[in-house]
Amino acid sequence: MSVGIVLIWIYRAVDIPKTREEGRLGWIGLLCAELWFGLYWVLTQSHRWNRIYRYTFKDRLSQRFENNLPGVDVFVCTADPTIEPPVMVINTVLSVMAYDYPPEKLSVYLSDDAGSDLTFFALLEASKFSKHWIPYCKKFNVEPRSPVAYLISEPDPLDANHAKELTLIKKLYKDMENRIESAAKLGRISEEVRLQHKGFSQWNSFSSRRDHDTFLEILIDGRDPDAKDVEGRALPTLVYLAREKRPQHHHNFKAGAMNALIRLSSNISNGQIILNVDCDMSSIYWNWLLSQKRYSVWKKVQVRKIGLNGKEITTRKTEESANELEERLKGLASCTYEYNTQWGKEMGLKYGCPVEDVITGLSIQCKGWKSVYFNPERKAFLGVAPTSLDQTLVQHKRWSEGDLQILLSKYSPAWYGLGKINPGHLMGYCTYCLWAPNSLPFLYYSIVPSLYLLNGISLFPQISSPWFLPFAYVIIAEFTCSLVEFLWSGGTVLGWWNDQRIWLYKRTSSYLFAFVDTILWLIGSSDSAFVITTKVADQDAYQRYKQEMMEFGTDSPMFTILASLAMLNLICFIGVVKKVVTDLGIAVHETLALQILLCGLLVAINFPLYQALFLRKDKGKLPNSVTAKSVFLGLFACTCFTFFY
Ligand SMILES: O=c1ccn([C@@H]2O[C@H](COP(=O)(O)OP(=O)(O)O[C@H]3O[C@H](CO)[C@@H](O)[C@H](O)[C@H]3O)[C@@H](O)[C@H]2O)c(=O)[nH]1
Ligand SMILES: [Mn+2]
Repeated sequence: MSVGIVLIWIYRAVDIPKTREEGRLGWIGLLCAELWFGLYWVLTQSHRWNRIYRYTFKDRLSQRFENNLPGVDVFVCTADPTIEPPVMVINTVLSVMAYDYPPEKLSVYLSDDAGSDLTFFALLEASKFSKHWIPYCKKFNVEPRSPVAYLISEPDPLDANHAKELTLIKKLYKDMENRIESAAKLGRISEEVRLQHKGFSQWNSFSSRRDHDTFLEILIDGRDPDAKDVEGRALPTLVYLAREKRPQHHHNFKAGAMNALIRLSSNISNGQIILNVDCDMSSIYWNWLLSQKRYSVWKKVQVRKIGLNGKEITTRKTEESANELEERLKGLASCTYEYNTQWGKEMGLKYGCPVEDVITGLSIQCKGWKSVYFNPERKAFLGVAPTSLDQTLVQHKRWSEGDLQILLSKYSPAWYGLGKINPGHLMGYCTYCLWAPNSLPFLYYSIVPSLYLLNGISLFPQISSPWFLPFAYVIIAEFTCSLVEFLWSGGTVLGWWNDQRIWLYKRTSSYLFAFVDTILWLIGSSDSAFVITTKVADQDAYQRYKQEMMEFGTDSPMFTILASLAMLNLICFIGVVKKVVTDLGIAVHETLALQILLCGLLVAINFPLYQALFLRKDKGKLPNSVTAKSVFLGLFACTCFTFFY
């Protein structure tokens, strides 16, 4: 492969058209793009080096540690009850509460960045339901432990007794779900419900989700001798927190929420290990501390260790009640607590970057912590991935933007990481950090060669030339390699082909916007935000998703770009096909073969876009405004190019 790449470079460098010769500019651009692709390819090779597979030996671990298990604090984050429905959130909470782990060593914290009484109500309901759910899980060794995932799987009862309990659990779950959903429909918590729990009175001072006091409620206090499940066994501690928010104070998104939780939990349960899950990551299988999404577990352990100075942990006195404790701790989650401290810088999770997990992870790896990749056959966690293109593109914009910011920041793998983490690791980081700039050569490659087709100018070697070979080799090798890897990890050919689509769409829209926004951020005229991904889709859209139809539906700038590029390639392709068929015949496809292939491939990849632009009638199609804009822009670009070149 590397030989092929170098040969392409040589061909490009040696054969540059002379000044005033046709296609000189286009050629030089391609040289730059191919240099970039080649170097980027070298970086990506780091993902394939030194592969290590890890296995756990649960029996040995439990023999060694059974009586000496560390305390575990699980942090669940949520931020918006409309796009992260409370029922989903409490399913995540219940799934971690039901871990097969000594309850007195397990505590679950829910951070609610929306400060929503609806989410609080749902958690209150969950705390009651857990008294049935946890013993049920343990008795019948239930898996998955998220109630909704378990009930949807329509489990077969083992015997008559199980059947009875299953019916009861189902009923209790449905009733709880109904109560939460009717409250959500009503849009507020009824007076009757408010009177059920003193915690609701905290909302009397609530003005908006960006302006409220700290709401803190220990719903289940592990120390309380009365906190027992229906079989009389202890329950894990369960805490609700909505940190204080004021419009004039930046809340630092999820990183801010996590840091408040780190401080609070240190004073409540102070578990040695912190596990962080998003509100949509139902835990389906708990493999004794070693199951993790990304590197959550070890990452947060480290945070606790380097995060707190002794002053911030005070031990709870035996006689201190949950109420007194709550009042004492509220200050730790106030807006001003972190002023003039190292929180968000050298303490806890880092602020100012939309991928707080990556920047924090990298910086502590540089301090000598080792990460472990563990990917068991049975997944430890499953999260909700976006089901519409729009949402996918937004999520990837946040990630690629955050990663590029890291590359340009003080914590850049390129200089901060140099010599601190091993070179393969560093290169791996760089592949992600370069996602956003990667968009430029891709855009170039998907625009310029196609436009040159219109004028019949060749930018690639002819089929009969020996230089054709390295191109053919690199193209075939790259595609085969990615297909084989895709199939090997359990995918299908169609899946791979669709993956290539999304791969291109992300590069030409998300990454481009991320790149532009990062430049704006650099010159100080934009602030990067954390746009939360929607975890619900409407019924129609979900049906289309199931039928494997791509979901557009809105008029977004990213769609306009994608549609215009698709139009441009379609026009160029039609133009050149006309040429091949009519006047020039054989000569054209001899000299322009690779270019036609590239353009044809782009047209094939863009097929769902043409359908969405012209053929579809459902709500998931591209709106007419996008159709108009893209047809205009496509035609405009092609006409300008043919006339002025
Ligand atoms: O102001 C905020 C914004 C988000 N969140 C929570 O952060 C989590 C992740 O948000 P989501 O919109 O689901 O983003 P994803 O892209 O799916 O999340 C991935 O990427 C994020 C960084 O961009 C990481 O924080 C996540 O752990 C990782 O799963 C969710 O539980 C949110 O509720 C907050 O608590 N406060
Ligand atoms: Mn998510």
